[in-house]
Amino acid sequence: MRRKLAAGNWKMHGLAADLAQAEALARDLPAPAVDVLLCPPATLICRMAKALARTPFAIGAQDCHPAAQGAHTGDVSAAMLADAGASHVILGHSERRADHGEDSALVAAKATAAHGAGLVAIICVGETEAQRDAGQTLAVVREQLRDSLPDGASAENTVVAYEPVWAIGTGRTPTDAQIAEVHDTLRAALPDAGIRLLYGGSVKPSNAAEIFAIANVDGALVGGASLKAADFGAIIAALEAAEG
Ligand SMILES: O=C[C@H](O)COP(=O)(O)O
Repeated sequence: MRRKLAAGNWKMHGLAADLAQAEALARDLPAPAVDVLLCPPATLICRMAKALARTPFAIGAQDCHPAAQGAHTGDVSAAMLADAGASHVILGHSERRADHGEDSALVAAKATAAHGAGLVAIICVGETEAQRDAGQTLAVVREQLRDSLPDGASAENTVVAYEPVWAIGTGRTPTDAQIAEVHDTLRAALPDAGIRLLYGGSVKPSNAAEIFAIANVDGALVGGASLKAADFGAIIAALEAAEG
C-alpha cells in the first residue's frame, strides 16, 4: 500500500517571517498519519530544515541543475539542496517548463542528478487547456511521463504529480472522472507500482476530500493553499481521513 503524501509547493513566496506558518503546522500536527512535505523557495530551505528538524515534516526544493557542480551562475545542484536539508525536489513543474523552456529530457537529467544526490524527485506532468480541448490529454501526459522519468525510477526515489496546467492557480479543477482517467493512465505506465501519484491544481480544503476519494490519487501537490497553515492543515486532515 502506498503511504499518502501531502506536498506543499510555496513557489516564489515566502520570507523568513513566513516560517512561522510551517512551525504552526508542525505544532498542530505533531504526528500526521500521512507524509507531509514542504517545498519553500531555495532561500528558506536551510532555515526551514532547521526549524522543522525535530518534526516528521520533510523539506523539498523546487528545482535543481542536472550537473553536480560547475560554471552555472544562479543554479543550484541536487547535492547542494541535500546539503541544505532537502530530501525531495520538484522537477518539471509546468511553470518551469513554460518560464524556462524546460523539456522532458532535461527533467529526466535533473531527476538522475537528484537521485544521485539521494533526493526523491517529484516529477510533474500535465496538459494545457488547448491540449485537453483537442483531446490530447492522455497522449501528452503519457509522453511527458515516458520522457521525464529517468532510468532507475522507483517507489523509493520518485513521486509523480499530475497537474493540469489550466487548473493551477485558477480555482478550476478537472471533474473526478477526468482526474481518474489520467491517474489510471499514469498508474498503468509507471515502472514501479509503489510510485506515488499526486494530483495538483487548485486543491483546497473545500475540494480535498472529494479529490482524495478518487482511485489512484495518493495525495496532492498543493500550491496556494499550502501557504496558510490552517488551509494546508485542513488538506492534510482530509488526506488522513482518506487513508482511513
Ligand atoms: O505545485 C503546485 C501546483 O502548481 C498547484 O498550485 P495551486 O494549488 O496554487 O493551484
